[in-house]
Amino acid sequence: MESNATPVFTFGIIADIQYADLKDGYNYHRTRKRYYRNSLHLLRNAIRHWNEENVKPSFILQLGDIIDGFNSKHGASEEALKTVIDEFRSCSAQVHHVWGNHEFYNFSRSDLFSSVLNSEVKGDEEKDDRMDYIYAYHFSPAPKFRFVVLDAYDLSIIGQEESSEKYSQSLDIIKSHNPNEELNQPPGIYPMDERFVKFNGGFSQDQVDWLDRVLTGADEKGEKVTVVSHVPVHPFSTSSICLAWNYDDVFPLLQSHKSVVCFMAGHDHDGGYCVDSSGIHHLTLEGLIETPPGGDAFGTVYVYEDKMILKGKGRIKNRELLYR
Ligand SMILES: Nc1ncnc2c1ncn2[C@@H]1O[C@H](COP(=O)(O)OP(=O)(O)O)[C@@H](O)[C@H]1O
Repeated sequence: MESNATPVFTFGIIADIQYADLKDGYNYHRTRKRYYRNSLHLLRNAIRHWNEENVKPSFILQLGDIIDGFNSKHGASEEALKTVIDEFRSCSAQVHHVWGNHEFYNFSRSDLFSSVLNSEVKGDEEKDDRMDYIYAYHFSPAPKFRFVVLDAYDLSIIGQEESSEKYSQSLDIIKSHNPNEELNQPPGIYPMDERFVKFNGGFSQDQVDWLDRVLTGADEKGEKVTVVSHVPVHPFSTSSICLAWNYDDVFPLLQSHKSVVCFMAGHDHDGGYCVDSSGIHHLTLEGLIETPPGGDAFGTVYVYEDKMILKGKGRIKNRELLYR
């Protein structure tokens, strides 16, 4: 798998930092420990590593859940975000921030749009009113390569104002699959319905149509595209409880565009990986927050004309991602 050739460019990946100035805790089922303070130290290690690389990463993908929802309960959201962003400021590469469920536990959608977590790159495409208030954008770090950042809480009951049409639409979707009073408790009948919980979300038709148009443009230009979202969209790349509500609107669309080579997500702290039937790699990155002190959970991706090579640290495995 080693390649001595110079990559076209490289980039860093890291997921679910979930920093909080709190003592260690657990996930809901108390099966995994969460190291809220230590995640900042692990982030620092990752940034030091990226800054010392011979080939400096062109950018970092922060795959969402940058701070934990508990910050909100302690009135510490702004402070915690500042702490993590200050850490990122020592990184020589630009950071692209993806929005996850914990972003919405701490901030409203409009707060996020006017915050440092809005890393949207304005392209030269025509303005599309249907994409207002959807945090989705694309960028090209080098000729023939494109990255598309998706908003997985565009349809959700945590990422939309209660007074909005999308909130009502999202409530209808979740309630039609989940009969529980507590909507974070998954429905128990069909395993594939477990995804209809409040901490997941999905993609509106407007966003799916926009993605289709962006990928059509990429197909025409002969680009290689990596699509990024907090929430995974392939059932074999995650446990079903962490899948996007309408994953089945997205992954067939990705398969229908020859430009798409990879989909990257966070959310499922155990991570996951599969190559789908069309040859697209679906990588779900292990979460930093559940990585014990002394461990690591980040990676650097070396991008070549015919493949990407992921060099993982700690819990992140090395992988060769050949283009289809
Ligand atoms: N089975 C469940 N029943 C009820 N609430 C749950 C269940 N699983 C998770 N939750 C709640 O959903 C929210 C998100 O869950 P969590 O596992 O903390 O998500 P994340 O992995 O994104 O941190 C938390 O408030 C948690 O208490």
